[in-house]
Amino acid sequence: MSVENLGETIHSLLGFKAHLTCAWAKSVCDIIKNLPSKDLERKDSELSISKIKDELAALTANINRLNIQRRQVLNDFLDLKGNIRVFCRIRPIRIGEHFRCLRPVVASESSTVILKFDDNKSKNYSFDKVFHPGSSQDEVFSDVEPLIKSVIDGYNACIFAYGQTGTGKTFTMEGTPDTPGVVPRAIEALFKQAEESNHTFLISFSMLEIYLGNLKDLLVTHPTKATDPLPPCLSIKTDIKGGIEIDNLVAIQVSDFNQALRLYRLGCRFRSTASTNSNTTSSRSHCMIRITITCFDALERRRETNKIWLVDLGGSERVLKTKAWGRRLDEGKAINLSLSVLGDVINALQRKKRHVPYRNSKLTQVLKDSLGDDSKTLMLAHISPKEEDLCETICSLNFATRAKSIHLGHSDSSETRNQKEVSMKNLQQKMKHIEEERLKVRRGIEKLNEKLENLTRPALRFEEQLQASHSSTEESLSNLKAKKNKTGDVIAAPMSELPRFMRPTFCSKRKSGMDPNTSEGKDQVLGRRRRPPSHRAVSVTFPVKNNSEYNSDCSISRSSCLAGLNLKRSADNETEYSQETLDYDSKMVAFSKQDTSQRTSTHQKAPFNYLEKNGNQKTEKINSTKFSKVDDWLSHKNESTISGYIHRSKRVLALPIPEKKKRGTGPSKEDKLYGDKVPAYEFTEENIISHSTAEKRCDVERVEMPLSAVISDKPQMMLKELFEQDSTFNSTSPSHESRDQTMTEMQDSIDGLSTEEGSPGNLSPPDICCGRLDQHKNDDEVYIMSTMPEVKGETQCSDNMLKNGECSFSVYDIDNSVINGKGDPGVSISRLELESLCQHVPTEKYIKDNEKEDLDGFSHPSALGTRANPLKLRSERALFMDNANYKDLITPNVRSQGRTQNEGICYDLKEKFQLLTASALLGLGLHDLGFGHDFFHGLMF
Ligand SMILES: Nc1ncnc2c1ncn2[C@@H]1O[C@H](COP(=O)(O)OP(=O)(O)OP(=O)(O)O)[C@@H](O)[C@H]1O
Repeated sequence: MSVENLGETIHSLLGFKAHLTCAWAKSVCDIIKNLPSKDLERKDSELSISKIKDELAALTANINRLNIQRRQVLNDFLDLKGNIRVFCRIRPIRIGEHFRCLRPVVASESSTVILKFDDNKSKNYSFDKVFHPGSSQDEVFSDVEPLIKSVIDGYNACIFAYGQTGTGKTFTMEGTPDTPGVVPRAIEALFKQAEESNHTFLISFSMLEIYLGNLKDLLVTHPTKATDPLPPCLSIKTDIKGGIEIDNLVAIQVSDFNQALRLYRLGCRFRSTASTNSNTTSSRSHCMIRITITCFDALERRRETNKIWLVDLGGSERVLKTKAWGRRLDEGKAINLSLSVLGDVINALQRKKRHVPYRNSKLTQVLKDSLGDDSKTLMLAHISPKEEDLCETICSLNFATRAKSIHLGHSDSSETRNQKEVSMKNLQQKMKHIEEERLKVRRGIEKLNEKLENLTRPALRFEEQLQASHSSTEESLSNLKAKKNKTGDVIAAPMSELPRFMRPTFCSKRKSGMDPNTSEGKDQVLGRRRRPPSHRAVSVTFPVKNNSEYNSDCSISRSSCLAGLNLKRSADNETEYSQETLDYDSKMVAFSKQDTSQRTSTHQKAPFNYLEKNGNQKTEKINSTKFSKVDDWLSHKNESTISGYIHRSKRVLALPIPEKKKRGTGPSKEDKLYGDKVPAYEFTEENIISHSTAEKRCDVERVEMPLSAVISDKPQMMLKELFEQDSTFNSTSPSHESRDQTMTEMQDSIDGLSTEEGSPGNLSPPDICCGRLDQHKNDDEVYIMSTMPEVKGETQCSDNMLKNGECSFSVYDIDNSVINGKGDPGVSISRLELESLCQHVPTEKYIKDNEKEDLDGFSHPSALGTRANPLKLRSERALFMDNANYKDLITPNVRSQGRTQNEGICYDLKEKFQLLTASALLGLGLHDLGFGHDFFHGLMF
């Protein structure tokens, strides 16, 4: 129907509607007649359209200019801050970790970690940001977000979580469904910012893990049976420009956040995790998520294609402390080794060395083009607040501090540093200004776009509406005519016969108290959440097995669950590839193909699908890039494997601290209260109790399994007994002959134990035997022996020998041939170190203090079930160095052995020896370990 026919229609309605008078109809007709002619109208609208288009072009140019400016300012800012930014997060104390036994050793301010060694002594470490144990995931991500902007600007980036096992790396990166971590938030922010940036992006998702030094694609199904085909091997390639590419790694194109999230969840299911003494759901690999971004039409971007790596590193662990053996030991060694190489790489970057040892591990090879150069790196160092983890904490803090000093120029004078701070503040101001301007321009563009849409579509819309109303009116009229009864009453037409816009909606029916599912409404209105019958939801419960069945590891491998393999097989192999299958329900939703296509079409309507929007060259270029479509991929996965949604939150054993700030709701109360400054977090009993109640509320059952109990602990027991026999050594002062005899006996016992039935054979847990063999007048001779079958060694030293630099140190390989002999410069225990060890002899003051603490019965390490605080020892000893005649102050008895087994030259040498043997065991050799030395020092305590 056209406008001209409106009068006629109104006349025809007159017979039915009394209130439509002739005069009214006439006036309407007059108005219509007086309307400007169509041509004029069109010309006018064309003019305004072109005007708006011009304005839009100007604004777009403006926003592009602002984008370039913002990128430059952000880049300058990050350059000043340092290309490697380091944040530190402190894990909250868990329920079950007794407050009294955990003296608060770590407290924090907004950018400082303070290690408290005792009431008077502490050490500060400063980072770009420190998150105290009460920090929420929101707070963490708000500081991570600027890096995502750099990714949109075309820079390669890498965010990695580093730290001791069980300190919350996975919690930070992955999070829980209620409190998502950095990975899901970063992906979401990436899509949001890409959408806002006015450019066309192509985003692809990949996920892999580095397990025992091998790359494993987490988006492909791995064989569970011998007959299953092997997935293609992943290999790392470097292109001519130095970019890293991984051959055969699946990259799936994602067009919105939800697709990426589903892939991420799928990948998480295949991660290798297992229960260890330190963490019941310990990641046994490095998990790496790669998001690649391609943008063909943004010249201001740094690169056409760039990427961001989101890495949840495996936890560094002290194999001696975790008492790992077999597969767990191998995993721990592989993780430690690659972390050590990462440290070396960071060290080399820091020192601006020509050669950066990227090639020494797969981890650093993969990250090569995202670490250093102009890439943006963010390290999230995680530490534990526990006193017993102090050494690992120091180790992690040292690692993080080294990383932080890259590009930061710690050698800068205070004047230069002040200048830098001023420049950073200026840049921040500038950035704020640019952001505000961008927002204004964006709003302007949105308004103009709306106007443009109204102008280009009005005629059409008007016509369409009239057409619709005309046909519906005609239809209604004819229906009404037909249904008019003899008395002239109008019978209500059935719903289905009314024009669509006149029919009640599902909501209006509900509001008016009608049953939305009755009569016609039933087939018209489908419940929004109702799934087509082709969907099926399966809920599977995997059995929880009794500890005893799982021996040391109590983890169920995916293969053992899914393929129904013998669950009683050796726990050694049971790295769990799907932790969610351990003892929780997994809800699985399988979508039919029909639904998949439906969902694909919905995604195509999503604003982020640029493939549809651009029908030009760009589309061809993008289409020619080969990526698997996410839905195809997931539907394939659903057919071939059991995929689904995972509730990792159920594995939260620590206390989730309630989010203080809801996302997107502006600054929290806490923010307002404290502004930029975060108050120092104290481990008060209240804090811990509130955590405990939070955990109870979460209804999370704490699963505590004494894993080590299942390891055949006989060898260790016996060694311990042997060890405790030092009292024999101490009291009886055996002669040289008897020493040899004892040695042989010890060796025999160890050899015998390692081949006993049920023991782990050759891979007995490493331990060091140490004893004072001879006591001369003023001189103790110390004997140390490793029980590691791969590396055996011995050392003899005495105060006099140390003084003269005569200490002998020998390490044997498995065939008893000497690897390093006396005076070999390759051995890490140098004369200098031995001398310093000599100075570490405890003072009388220290002994007295300890005795006093012993009497108090509380603060003595043995009373706490922990070993002596080494830093306290050290500092006391350092104090002592100032006193000249220390030999007069100490009794011969404490010199070698110390009061407890954790003191004295013997103990210090034992530590050194452990370092050496462990590094030899890890294949690092006995040569100068450089950064690795420090690294292992922390691990081996
Ligand atoms: N900030 C935190 N708030 C609440 N719970 C936490 C926090 N950090 C860690 N946890 C909890 O501590 C436990 C261990 O954390 P997680 O598994 O993330 O450690 P990890 O460093 O990844 O260990 P690994 O290196 O062995 O994999 C988990 O149960 C986790 O939920």
